[in-house]
Amino acid sequence: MSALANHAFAKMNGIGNEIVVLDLRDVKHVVTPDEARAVASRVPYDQLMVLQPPRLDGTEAFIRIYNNDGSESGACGNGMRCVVRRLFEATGQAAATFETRAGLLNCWQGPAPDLYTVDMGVPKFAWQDIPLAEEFRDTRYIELQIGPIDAPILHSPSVVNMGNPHAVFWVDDINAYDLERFGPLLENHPIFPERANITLAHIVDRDHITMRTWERGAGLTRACGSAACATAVAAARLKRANRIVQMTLPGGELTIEWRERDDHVLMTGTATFEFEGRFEPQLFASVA
Ligand SMILES: N[C@@H](CCC[C@H](N)C(=O)O)C(=O)O
Repeated sequence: MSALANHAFAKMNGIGNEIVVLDLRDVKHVVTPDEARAVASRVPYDQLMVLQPPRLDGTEAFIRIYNNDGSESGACGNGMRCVVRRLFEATGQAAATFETRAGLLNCWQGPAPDLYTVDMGVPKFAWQDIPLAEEFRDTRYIELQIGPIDAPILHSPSVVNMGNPHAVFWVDDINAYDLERFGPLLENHPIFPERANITLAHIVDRDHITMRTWERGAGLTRACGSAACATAVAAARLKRANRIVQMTLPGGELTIEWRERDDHVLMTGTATFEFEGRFEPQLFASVA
């Protein structure tokens, strides 16, 4: 029987990014892609955040992040705020460090009681780190377009690795494009050997950006925290926005700071608890 049978979970969201939090610190079990997909069929989610026993002193847990197609990601900003809220409410802590595949993440409560900040680390810009399939010396804009060659529909995205790969297309109206149609084409474009999260972003002014994201492995979402970080950083690199910027996503607001002193990206926003449940054993009857 699967170790997940009868196990408790929490359904949460990070400004509309659908998150399931599963605390497996008491169980030695690594969730398989089949199990992750089975969970998604029971509790639809964008990301499943699994807490595993800590591997390093001073950390609360090693976090594995699954997309709803069963693939794993190195980062999920909105999911981290959900994990943090759950931990802080259970323990009374106001700060914690977690390990993810992308490295250590420091998180804390504030600046208001309902806000949580995640230090998402330092963004990477080298083409090999995104990763891209071919060399681009300047990743502030890369040569990539869809649509007719002489009248492209979307073109010249900025690319950033924020613990996961992101491409940001700059547009005047984020709602004027069929992201459900173009998202999968761009996510799976051969230029992205590990696929990519695809964002449409509009710079309103130097302090404010609106955006919409098609998530790698999860599809259209109401919010993607790492995409908000990637977009804010890409806009600042282009000298089109300040290093502290307000991001408006379909599901809500995030504040992103690309900290001057060490280039770490700080993401601040809310996290919402929805309900708790337990997985029925039969959910995993036919999974590996
Ligand atoms: N929603 C997340 C990012 C999700 C991961 C992504 N789909 C990937 O595979 O990289 C966020 O809030 O950062």
